[in-house]
Amino acid sequence: MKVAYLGPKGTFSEEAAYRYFSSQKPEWQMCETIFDVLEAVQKSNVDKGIVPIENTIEGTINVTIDGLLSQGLHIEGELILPIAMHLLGNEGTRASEIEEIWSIPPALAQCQECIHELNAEVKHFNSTASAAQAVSESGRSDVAAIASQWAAEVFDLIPLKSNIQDNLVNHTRFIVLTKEQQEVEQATKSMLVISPGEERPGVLSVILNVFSSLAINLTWIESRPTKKKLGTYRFFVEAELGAEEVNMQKAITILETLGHDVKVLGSYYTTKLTENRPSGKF
Ligand SMILES: O=C(O)C(=O)C[C@]1(C(=O)O)C=C[C@@H](O)C=C1
Repeated sequence: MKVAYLGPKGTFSEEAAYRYFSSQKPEWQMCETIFDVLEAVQKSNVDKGIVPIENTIEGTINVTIDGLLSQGLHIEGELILPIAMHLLGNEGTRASEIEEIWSIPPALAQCQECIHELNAEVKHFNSTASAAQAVSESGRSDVAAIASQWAAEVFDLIPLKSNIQDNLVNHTRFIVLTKEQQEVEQATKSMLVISPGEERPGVLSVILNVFSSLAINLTWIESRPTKKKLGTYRFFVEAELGAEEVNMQKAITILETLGHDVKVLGSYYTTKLTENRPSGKF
């Protein structure tokens, strides 16, 4: 089995991938961007991919949910990973002299207070680890990266400040993607994307009522523009019930009868990790 994740070595995605697939010993493929991971699955260059979808502080990773649809992918699993961010610099760097902080946008967004305090500019990279690599290769002492403890070790950087995320209790939810829909036994969750049949007042409340009337608990809801006409949206809904369960099947039938388009993106269960293993001993 071949699995793609966001590289280079030292990303949080790498920790998520190693720990989710730890017992299966897959062949790994590192990709440069999150979208490249989705595309590798879509093109069947790999069997599975693992990508971040939501963070406690920053919320939804839009490139993931938009790409899920545009690439026609399915979800077969979920992993929740605790995230600790560190400010990493070359030896001799002093935090007070940092002019620029480099990282992937969701990581920068998780550390707004620290960035503000240091009054630094930000520069966007494709991952926390690619930013750490660039800082290391630059040899500069006026730049720093926001990345993991593992990235500090990989790229020989010094932690200048630790645990700099705005909220100490910080998690990122990763999803495991496949090209074809997989049957997951004992699934406890499912994700649907609902495209309303027509634009009319209260359409979202009608959709949500279908779930509440069947006592289905929703764990996540996100609206994304259809990208076709301003003000038109589709809704991603994650429910605490497998897609094959009777009540979920009833909800889907009712929604379709009401004229909405419903697509099941996956049915899966959650693996929640409680601690980081910062030294790459995943
Ligand atoms: O850049 C990384 O290390 C990633 O794995 C990506 C990513 C993300 O985009 O959310 C994953 C987890 C953290 O929330 C920060 C960065």
